[in-house]
Amino acid sequence: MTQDELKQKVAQAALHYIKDVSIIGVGTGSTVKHFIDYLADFKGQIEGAVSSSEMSTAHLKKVGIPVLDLNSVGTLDVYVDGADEVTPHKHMIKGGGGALTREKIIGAASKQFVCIVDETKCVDVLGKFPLPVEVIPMARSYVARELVKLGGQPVWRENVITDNHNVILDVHNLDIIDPIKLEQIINNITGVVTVGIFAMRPADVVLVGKGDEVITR
Ligand SMILES: O=C[C@H](O)[C@H](O)[C@H](O)COP(=O)(O)O
Repeated sequence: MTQDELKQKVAQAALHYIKDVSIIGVGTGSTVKHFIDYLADFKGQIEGAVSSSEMSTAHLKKVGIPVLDLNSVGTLDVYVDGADEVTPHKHMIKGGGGALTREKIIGAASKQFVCIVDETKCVDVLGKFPLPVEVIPMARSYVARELVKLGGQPVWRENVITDNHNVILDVHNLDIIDPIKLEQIINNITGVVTVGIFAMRPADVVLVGKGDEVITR
């Protein structure tokens, strides 16, 4: 199977977790894109979805799924999203597509976080994938200097503005031995909106597309 076929397969497996759920949290990315395509079959049967990005919102609307405001729906039963890296502890790096802030908000507001990945995303230690950090534009240089003090090499993702009108620094060369601690430390730098470590609120279920099967962790 190609990597994209694996993504499609895990996206389909995630449908198991939305049985009897009326409002679904929907992430962002090429894996979730397949999930949204499958969600189209539930049109009319579900109330709608809460979306983590303008990109997913556009896709959801295109397939006929109403997009709802998180402020009016309260706690979500389930949130389905991809990841750039995931560990056996279900800690993740996310934000390769720049949607990390809204993703973290929806993850925090959901009872169950279902992470869907192909096997290339599974790692023992986070940090090979450059860590995305969403930053208020005027704080970019200051935050970059603070990230260097932590041992990282931040690279400004030029020409990218997030859905929240901020910028992204991708931090290379970080060995993320204690993800919870580093998540807290980077979150505490003034000017940081969100760091792409998802460890304080890890996934609850990880579906991994491997070979021609889906493994549940
Ligand atoms: O900002 C993007 C998200 O965190 C994605 O969930 C992540 O980058 C994985 O995307 P993909 O499924 O395209 O690999």
